[in-house]
Amino acid sequence: MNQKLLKLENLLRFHMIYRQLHGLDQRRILAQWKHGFSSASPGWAAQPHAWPWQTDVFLGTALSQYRFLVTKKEKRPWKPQLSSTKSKKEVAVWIGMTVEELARAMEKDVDFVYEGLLNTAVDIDSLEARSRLDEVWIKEVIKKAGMKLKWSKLKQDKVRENRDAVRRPQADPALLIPRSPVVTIMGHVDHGKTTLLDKLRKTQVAAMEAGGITQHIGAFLVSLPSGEKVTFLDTPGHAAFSAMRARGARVTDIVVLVVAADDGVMKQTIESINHARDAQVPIVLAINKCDKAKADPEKVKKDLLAYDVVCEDYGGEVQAVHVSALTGENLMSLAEATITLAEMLELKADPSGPVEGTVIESFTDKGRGPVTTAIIQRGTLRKGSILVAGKSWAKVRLMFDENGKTVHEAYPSMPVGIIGWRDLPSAGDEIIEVESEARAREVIDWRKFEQEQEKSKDDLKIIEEKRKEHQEAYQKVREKYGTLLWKERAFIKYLERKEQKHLRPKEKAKRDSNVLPVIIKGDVDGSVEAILDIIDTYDASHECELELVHFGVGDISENDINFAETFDGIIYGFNVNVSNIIQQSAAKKGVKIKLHKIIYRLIEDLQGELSNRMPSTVEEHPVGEASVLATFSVTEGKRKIPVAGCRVQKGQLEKQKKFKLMRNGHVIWKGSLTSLKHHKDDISVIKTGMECGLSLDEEKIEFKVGDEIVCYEEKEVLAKTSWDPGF
Ligand SMILES: Nc1nc2c(ncn2[C@@H]2O[C@H](COP(=O)(O)OP(=O)(O)OP(=O)(O)O)[C@@H](O)[C@H]2O)c(=O)[nH]1
Repeated sequence: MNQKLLKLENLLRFHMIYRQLHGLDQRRILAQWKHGFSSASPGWAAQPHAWPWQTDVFLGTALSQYRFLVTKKEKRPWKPQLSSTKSKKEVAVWIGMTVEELARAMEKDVDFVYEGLLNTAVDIDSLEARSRLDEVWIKEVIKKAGMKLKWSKLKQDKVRENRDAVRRPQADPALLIPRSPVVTIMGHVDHGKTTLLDKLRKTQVAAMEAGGITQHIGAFLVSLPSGEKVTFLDTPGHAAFSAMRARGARVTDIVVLVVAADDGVMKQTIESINHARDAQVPIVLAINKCDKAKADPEKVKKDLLAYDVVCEDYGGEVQAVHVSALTGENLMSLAEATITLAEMLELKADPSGPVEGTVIESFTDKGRGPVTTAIIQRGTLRKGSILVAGKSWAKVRLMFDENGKTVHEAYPSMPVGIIGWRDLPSAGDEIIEVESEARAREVIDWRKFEQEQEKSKDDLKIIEEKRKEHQEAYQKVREKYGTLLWKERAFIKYLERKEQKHLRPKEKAKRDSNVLPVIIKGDVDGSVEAILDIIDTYDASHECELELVHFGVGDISENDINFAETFDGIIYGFNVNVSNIIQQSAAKKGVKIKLHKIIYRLIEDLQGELSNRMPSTVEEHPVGEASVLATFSVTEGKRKIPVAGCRVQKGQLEKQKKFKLMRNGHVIWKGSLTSLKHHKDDISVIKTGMECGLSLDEEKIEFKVGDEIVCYEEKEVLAKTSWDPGF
């Protein structure tokens, strides 16, 4: 028996070497050893197909013999745990658990989990202890282990409580007071939207006589002689509408549809109608350019019937006002028409309680930091209010109107500039007032956490897809070696690996095709966004594809390293740190981490990496030129070798270098010389003005007087990306 064991031990050692050659590490073989042979053997260890290579039959047989010996010795017949449903161990699991979490939950070590995933679509070699497992693989491991799965309550406990801030439920009707309408001007290009807005704004400035400097804050108020007010949104109609609608925000109460009376209904007129209809916002029709001789307002109204925009003249509800944005004619009637419609709509809001609103525009002002324009929709905004919007919060330091005048209170429907934001929210973000700075931080924390969660779900999907791809490639390789004996297979793979190792990075990149996968990590949202914005300008995919596989805020993590390893990518960190452990892990996995503190340096570095992944080109540098003065041939044995008698016109001819033969400007041969002689002497170099005889390595070429012989050398020119990020 001892002898038998010795033999088996040798076999196992053999097996380990073989596995190492196949990239499977020893610890997994040890795990197979451990689980396969211990009394607590999981069910799958007994299945012959649990071995990754079917050709290991003799080894499998030997091991099963050994297993037999062990069980016999221990007098405990091996029984798959699957058979006893009653005694099945219950394992609490949750979605997205990692390999080590699953192992811990099963009270096993990580190798046990790896083993359970052998012979599945999972690429075990790219699976780390911290890699997340898909639901299907968690189930697979548990099933194979003969254990029972229980979706964990733990998971629910672990789920963070939703701490978001949301709009309040509908207000008590008793609290509602009328508010002015918020109007967006839309219409076809050149039909006069900007002119109309300008004129309306100017009317206002003139009316106020305040002489304040008009500021573009994305919206402005127009006061009518009756004292009523209309808020006009001043951002480009379509863009504002799309941004708002994408975020589900509804700011606009009325759309003023501008149609030029001379041009009539056009493509974007129809698009505007559709936008308004989708958002269920009623229309007031401004038939513009009525001052023009060719103006035909009636035709406009008639044409609009086809799009279900029925004006009052035609028995419908749409008010049509004939205006001229250029002369200002009838603009007040247009404003009044919006008021009439607003009255019909019974626009009301509750001016009490915490503020709710929407960001219309946001920008960073050099002196004042992040600034937003908002339309207040509920409550009254005051200095000192704490607001959240998107992933930013503000303690309102200052509010101002479109004339740059400080305002102390902003009511529903009022456009107002707000200063005091920590970061820049986006257009369309909902503004919610919260009770304290602590609460604002909590909301922002929650929103960032939620976004991270969403992102890791997406990441998980991508990793799984990549794993599948790898697995398929792995299967193909298996097929390729399928007919070989394992020893031959091991040797070939060993040679391939060796070759791979010796490839210089540039050559390797060539082989991996021109793709540069990158992972971007930054200290704050803003910096990541800025880098991504620059990356968005990338337009040289034809040279090298730039693949953004992952990005996020925070220090470089193991997850980033895993991504970089899976995709063979580079990690770029902006103002972030890398712990020693992560650095070691990156070094072990051959992952490049590049840290920067200046964005343009980071981009320069990225340009360099892109260039590195592009194949280099070869340039010819002439060394000398000679012209053919005479042709003859020499006989060597039975062969007749053509020889050219030349004079060197420029530089020198060097026999060891490359040559080409030019005739009438065309290259007719490229190669090297078989002989270069001066008189009867063999020479290696011949200089300008001297005569020589030469023959080529291609004997079929016949020289002609007047041909040119060019001696040149090839120089490798490193490629440079054509991507110009614009700075
Ligand atoms: N005669 C006349 N010309 C006008 C009137 N309104 C605008 N225009 C002219 O029409 C041209 C286009 O006007 P804009 O206000 O730029 O038109 P828009 O719809 O804002 O155009 P985009 O911004 O390109 O979509 C300009 O040359 C204006 O001076 C008007 O009432 N009468």
